Amino acid sequence: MNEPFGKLRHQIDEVDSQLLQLLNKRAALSLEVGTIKAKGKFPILNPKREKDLVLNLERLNTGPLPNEHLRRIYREIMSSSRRLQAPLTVAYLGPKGTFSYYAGVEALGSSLDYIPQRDLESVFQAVAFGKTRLGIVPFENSLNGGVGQSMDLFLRYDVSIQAETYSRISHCLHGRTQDLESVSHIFSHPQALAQCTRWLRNTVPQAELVPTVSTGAAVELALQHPGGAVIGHVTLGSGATLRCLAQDIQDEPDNWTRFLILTRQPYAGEARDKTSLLLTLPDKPGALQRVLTIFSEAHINMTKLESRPLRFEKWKYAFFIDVQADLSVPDAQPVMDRLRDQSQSLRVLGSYTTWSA
Ligand SMILES: O=C(O)C(=O)C[C@]1(C(=O)O)C=C[C@@H](O)C=C1
Repeated sequence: MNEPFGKLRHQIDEVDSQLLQLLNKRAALSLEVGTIKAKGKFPILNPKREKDLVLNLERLNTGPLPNEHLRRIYREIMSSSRRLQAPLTVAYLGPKGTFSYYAGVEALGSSLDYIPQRDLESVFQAVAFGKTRLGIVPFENSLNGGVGQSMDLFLRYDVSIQAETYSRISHCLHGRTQDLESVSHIFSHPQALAQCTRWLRNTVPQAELVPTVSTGAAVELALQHPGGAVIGHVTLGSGATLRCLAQDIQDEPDNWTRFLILTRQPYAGEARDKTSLLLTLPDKPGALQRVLTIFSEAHINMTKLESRPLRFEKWKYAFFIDVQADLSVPDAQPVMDRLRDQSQSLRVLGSYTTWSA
């Protein structure tokens, strides 16, 4: 029976035992790095180093292993490596199975401790008050724009961005009913409702749309209503006796969310891909234009500009600006000085690494 495979399986066993030895050799080296990090109070997670390491392996890779598989394998190797160095906790908008949860696992691997929070504010609090080392929050969506709640929380909590990661979002409608016609109420986070507006209006026009603070709250409410349904990740209903009534219901198939990985303290190190700034400007003609001129004169590309109301002062705004430059390095000091001169207040939310999707 085994004859056609016998020799090949023997060779695979040989390779696996070599891989095992090498993985343990790597783990031992990582433990040594961990000891140095603990002494020097360096952060365990170094997204820049991880990104460079994987890009280098992709360049060396001659196949037949596809780079996509290589990336996934290394995500788990690195996740285990960090876990060996120290326990690493990540706060996310729960419950398990939300898009935030999967974005965390896609970026950071499965060897971390993911701690669900009941709302986005609790994620910011967990990081700001040191209850967890990391947090992951949605920041903007390719269909629906900025996540206002996350932006407002940056105004209130002192946290720093350590990395950004992009996750593809495919929404499913999970319900208690047998069919779509019997759905009477759809409970969902407002972001998910907004990303599925057209489908909801055309397919379940009879259903009342009820925004909730989180997908967890939506599931609880859906379970209390005979015609209740909830929008979420394909796996969401599995533990909650809800069945998937329709898949991929977002208005455009190519739906992506940008998530930010937060830490308490900024970490200045090697050059990063991007910087996020939060500024308020004097109420004078041309104030914003002067800031934009600083970037254009320094040949710095701006990838986002969005304003949010300053809640404690009406008709005043905070500007969120993302640029493709590391403004934490000494070379960027002149740009930072000019920005400070032109702003009423200026906060660097982080200079950080982009993890590819
Ligand atoms: O180089 C480091 O700083 C390490 O801790 C090692 C290592 C790795 O396993 O390669 C682990 C965690 C860091 O996020 C980056 C890389």
